[in-house]
Amino acid sequence: MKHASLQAPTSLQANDLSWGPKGQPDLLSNISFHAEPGRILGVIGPNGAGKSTLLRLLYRFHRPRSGQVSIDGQDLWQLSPRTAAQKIAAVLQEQPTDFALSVGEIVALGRTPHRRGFSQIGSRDKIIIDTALATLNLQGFAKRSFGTLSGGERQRVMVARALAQEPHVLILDEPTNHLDIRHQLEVLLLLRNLDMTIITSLHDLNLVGQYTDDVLVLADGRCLAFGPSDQVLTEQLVDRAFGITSRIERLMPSNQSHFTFHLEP
Ligand SMILES: Nc1ncnc2c1ncn2[C@@H]1O[C@H](COP(=O)(O)OP(=O)(O)OP(=O)(O)O)[C@@H](O)[C@H]1O
Repeated sequence: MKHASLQAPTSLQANDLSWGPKGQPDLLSNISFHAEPGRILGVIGPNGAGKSTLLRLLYRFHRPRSGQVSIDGQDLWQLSPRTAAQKIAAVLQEQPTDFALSVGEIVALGRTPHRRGFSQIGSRDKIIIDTALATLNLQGFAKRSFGTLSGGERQRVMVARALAQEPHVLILDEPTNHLDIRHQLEVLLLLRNLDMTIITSLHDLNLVGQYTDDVLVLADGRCLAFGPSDQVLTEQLVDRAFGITSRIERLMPSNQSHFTFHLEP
């Protein structure tokens, strides 16, 4: 069952995006794709392919050098920063450095775009924060200072903060980093059950096959493929993107397809 969301699922469209640091050549060129309401889009590709850079364009950290990101047909850069923050939340690889804040205070930061000026946290905010903590099994951590948590616990706090933001679109950069296999599966299952548009970079191609609906494959700052994961994730495509030899095997009794990977001698 999907977790209920007050937000209408939203589509995100990227049209012919290019970006590079000021005065330098493009690091990303001519990237186009769409993320559909309620679906999970996986962004994959080798180290340095441009995954994090692309995500930075989607949560309005970088402004495209050319092309456009639009949300339900509206250019992301035509929205006020506050409106954009009400629509899009991001869970990043870099975590806050304010280690003295408590877990509850960090999750409460997710409410910032919805609050007026310096208004206090209201009763609805409190319910949303508590629900986000409970969803990530963090109730017992609310008073702990962030700096005392393990890497995996911190990662879950950052997902809880993003959920407290009640975004329409959730962007995650390697959300399973630092997580043991149980917590990886829990976070991916949670994403699967959220009624939001989700765009996430992931390295584990078997998890990509299992948990995403669509996939965008990047290599060297360009789009190699985009489409439904079960059609795009072929041996040929994976071999080309990562410079390896892969094999798809069918697991029994689950009948799931599973990649194995090899380096040619
Ligand atoms: N602001 C910047 N200035 C210069 N180079 C940059 C900048 N941002 C990213 N790069 C370079 O762009 C390339 C793509 O980086 P990016 O972090 O997007 O890759 P990635 O696919 O997320 O890699 P990984 O899987 O290793 O996390 C890298 O070579 C990186 O060094």
